Parts: sequence; C-alpha cells; structure tokens
Amino acid sequence: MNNVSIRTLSECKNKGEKFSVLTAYDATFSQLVSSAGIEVILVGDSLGMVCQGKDSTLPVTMAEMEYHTRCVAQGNEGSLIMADMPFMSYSTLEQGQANAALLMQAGANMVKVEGDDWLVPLVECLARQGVPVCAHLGLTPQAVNKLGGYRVQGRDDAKAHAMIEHSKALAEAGADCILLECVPSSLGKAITAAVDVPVIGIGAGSDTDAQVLVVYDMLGLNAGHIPKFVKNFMIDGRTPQQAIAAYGEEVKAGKFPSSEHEFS
Ligand SMILES: Nc1nc(=O)c2c([nH]1)NC[C@@H]1CN(c3ccc(C(=O)N[C@@H](CCC(=O)O)C(=O)O)cc3)CN21
Ligand SMILES: CC(C)C(=O)C(=O)O
Ligand SMILES: [Mg+2]
Repeated sequence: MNNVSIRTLSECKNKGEKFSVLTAYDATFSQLVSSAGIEVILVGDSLGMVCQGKDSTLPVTMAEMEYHTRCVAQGNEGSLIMADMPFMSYSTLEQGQANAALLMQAGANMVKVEGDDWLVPLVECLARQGVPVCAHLGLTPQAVNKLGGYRVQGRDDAKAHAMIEHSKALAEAGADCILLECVPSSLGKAITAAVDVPVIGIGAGSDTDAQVLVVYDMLGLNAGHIPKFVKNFMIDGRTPQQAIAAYGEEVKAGKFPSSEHEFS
C-alpha cells in the first residue's frame, strides 16, 4: 500500500469512500494490520487495558505510549499511525506541545486527544506547527471517573447539539479528523454531515466516514466484557490476516457496522 496521509483520508470523505482503522500496539500487529490495507493504525491508550490489564486507560504514561509507538512504527507498511496522547499529558499548551513532539518523534503521523471545545487552543497550536490532530469526543475513556462508567454519550438534545458545535469548532481550529465513541447513530450521522474533515466512529453508527475497533476485540480475543459495537471477524475458519481483510472490506462496503452494533 502507498503511504497513507491526512490528504488520503480527506479524499476518501470527499469521494464518499469509507476507510478503516484498527489499533496495534506492537510491530507484529502493525505489520498484520498495515499489510491488510487498513488505512490507519491507532496506537491507543487502550493498551493500558488490553496489554497491561488495568481497568481504565488512566495509568498509561507518555514513556509507554512512546515505546509502543516506536514498536508500531517499526512494523508499519504504509498505514497512517495515529497515537493517543495519554491521560493528563496535554493539560497545558506547553505540556501538550512537548508531549505531541515526543509521539511524532517516536514515529506517529498524527496525535489524538480527548475532549471538547476546551481543546481548541491546543489544536490550533499543533496545527500551526505541522502536527495533525484527531479530536476524540463522545465517550472519552480518560474521563471515565467523571462520566461514571463507559456509557453512551449525547443522548439528550442539549448534549447532542453541544457535541455538534464542539466538533465544528475543533475542525475550524485545524483538527484533521474527529473520532466519535459511543453516541447514537443519528448524532454520528449529524456530525459527519456538519464537518468537512473525516469522522471515525466506534459505536457511532454506520454513517461516519470510517470505523475503528480494538484489534483484539475483532479477532475474538477479548475474554472479558464485550461492548455492543464489537464484531468478531474470526469466523468461517479465517486466519487473522483474512479476518482483518474482511473487516476492511465490510467497512468499505458499508456492511459493518449493522444495527446490532449501534446505539439509538
Ligand atoms: N478491549 C477494549 N475495547 C475497547 O473498545 C476499548 C477498550 N478496550 N479500552 C478503552 C475503551 C473503553 N471502551 C468501552 C468499554 C466499554 C463500553 C461499554 O460496555 N458500553 C456499553 C454501553 C452502555 C450504554 O450506555 O448503553 C455497551 O453495552 O456497549 C464501551 C466502550 C472502548 N475502549
Ligand atoms: C477505542 C479507541 C478509539 C481508542 O481511543 C483506544 O484504543 O485507545
Ligand atoms: Mg484511546
């Protein structure tokens, strides 16, 4: 696959072609995911839960994110690497700039930050300095203690309206994409229509421009609680390579997610 850039992603949106995203935390999975033609690899802070066995993403440190980003960069065969900025690593503009620099130097092509319109100054600052940014809204796992659990967000009209306005403000500030986690499908659709930048969804319905899943979840390796938005692609005797390719194809064809993976 040719090297995927943020231009590739916005061209996908403009042409109405869906793209796919999967997490990877090491070189082996990075090679597997990128060689299957998955456009974006997310080095997610979910690694705190799936690699470290913690019960939230909060314990993950910058040093750990840098290490896993280096591992993923080593195995990558042309996907765009997005790396999560961990909990409280972007509390101030200065801290956010310094830590984004460390992830970009470790091999990321884009950083992802969780929040709403409070992120606008950081997004502007990073955009000016050539750092692509994804803004993650809806269920933001770093705020799980404030949210009171991993719950669907934006169900009431006021919250839904605010999320649309925050998404527009972030895109105008220079965010290169938006990620929506666990929101009603109608809100996923409205935000995708309201912004010019690509919208990646997880539990946000089938109308977003792209989909993301934790790679272990879609390979059926999650032995714990399985969120509603997860689909196991390790069926029909597929190899992991074939399961990942099938995920990419189902996203492209608009077959995944279907109504059983959506929230209303
Ligand atoms: N393995 C794994 N997969 C993930 O998708 C994931 C992680 N870990 N760790 C970080 C966050 C946490 N995530 C989660 C975890 C649980 C739910 C969940 O159980 N949601 C309920 C919604 C309940 C409701 O409000 O209706 C569900 O039934 O899916 C959602 C997102 C997503 N991320
Ligand atoms: C679940 C996705 C969106 C994420 O942020 C992660 O894997 O950390
Ligand atoms: Mg994350």
